[in-house]
Amino acid sequence: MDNKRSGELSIHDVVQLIAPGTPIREGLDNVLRANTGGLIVIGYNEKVKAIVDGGFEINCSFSPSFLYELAKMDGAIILNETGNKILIANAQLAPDTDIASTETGMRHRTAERVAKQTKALVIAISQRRNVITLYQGNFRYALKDIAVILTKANQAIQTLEKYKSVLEQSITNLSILEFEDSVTYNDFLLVLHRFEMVLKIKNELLGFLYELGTEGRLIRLQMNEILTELEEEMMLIMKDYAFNRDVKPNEVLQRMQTMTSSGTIDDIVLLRLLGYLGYVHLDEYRNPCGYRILNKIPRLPAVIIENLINNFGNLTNILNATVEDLDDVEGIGEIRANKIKEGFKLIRERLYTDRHL
Ligand SMILES: Nc1ncnc2c1ncn2[C@@H]1O[C@H](COP(=O)(O)OP(=O)(O)OP(=O)(O)O)[C@@H](O)[C@H]1O
Repeated sequence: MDNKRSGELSIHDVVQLIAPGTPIREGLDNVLRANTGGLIVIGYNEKVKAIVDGGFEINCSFSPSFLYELAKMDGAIILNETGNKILIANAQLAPDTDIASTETGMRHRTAERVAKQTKALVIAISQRRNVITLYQGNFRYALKDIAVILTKANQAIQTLEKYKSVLEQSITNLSILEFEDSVTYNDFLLVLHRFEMVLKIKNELLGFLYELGTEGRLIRLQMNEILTELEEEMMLIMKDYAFNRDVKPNEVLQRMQTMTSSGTIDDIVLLRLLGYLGYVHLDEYRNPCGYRILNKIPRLPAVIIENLINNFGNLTNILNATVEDLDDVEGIGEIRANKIKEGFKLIRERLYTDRHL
């Protein structure tokens, strides 16, 4: 059964619900600082109802200061499923004691058992150990200090920058090979594998950002600044080397990102994503369509790029075309044809300089 139908929150929902900047997190942090300890259940389903004993019905909107005040009392506080209402305070919870628990204190044992028995999200705030622990089903997670996550996220940003520069170097090499008409399948697969490393770090960063909530704003900005243009360039590479035009680069990117979270991607899988279903000899030459290089020519509209590729079939033919040949393409006059030729020359010069940097 999926999480939504069972009323169970997904791990991402949970982390977002209690991320810094949210009212619940503010309330939890207040209770932690006040050293009263707390036991909070989010979700009042039938299974929770069956194990609640006593307590006061509160039924008011959630506010961080109410949570803090109510936590001064013994027992558990019960919120509704979305966490925006406080339903009951001072409740005794009586979960099945046959359910195994690895915790020692009563608050934490109760939290673990209630979570396993009811599937609701249960939060224990320890009075003695200054830690907030989340339980849901068999999932247990001790919230990390924001400073620790921020340090890890900053390290990930530095790693992302390093991987980006390695990737850019291989994109430069690919461009040179494209101008020299000597790209093999291996060459563009190497670029995709380097991109895979970038996506791995991106995934790691996204995990940190979920936990950081509003505290992760700057990290998110940095990540987007590093990745936006790079991802666009990578999608153009995918478009250039896809088996046919049915392949959607943004979908390939999404699928690569999902796959990188569970391991590395084989050449064959990458080729499948790009639409190659039959056997491919990796040392064979493969001519790109030319979308990426043509996009580097200033003020060349997308429709003209399409016309060029439709007319000439691939980048090598476009590079070898004379001004007169280019002039014959719909939408291209003599001036634009000269600009395209000039554009290619400038790109090529810049590439050779970059290669020697
Ligand atoms: N079954 C329960 N239902 C509701 N509240 C409970 C239950 N068990 C424990 N508590 C609450 O937890 C409080 C502390 O219990 P205990 O010291 O045994 O827990 P603990 O897990 O060691 O937590 P801490 O680290 O905060 O001391 C109790 O005073 C009570 O308010």
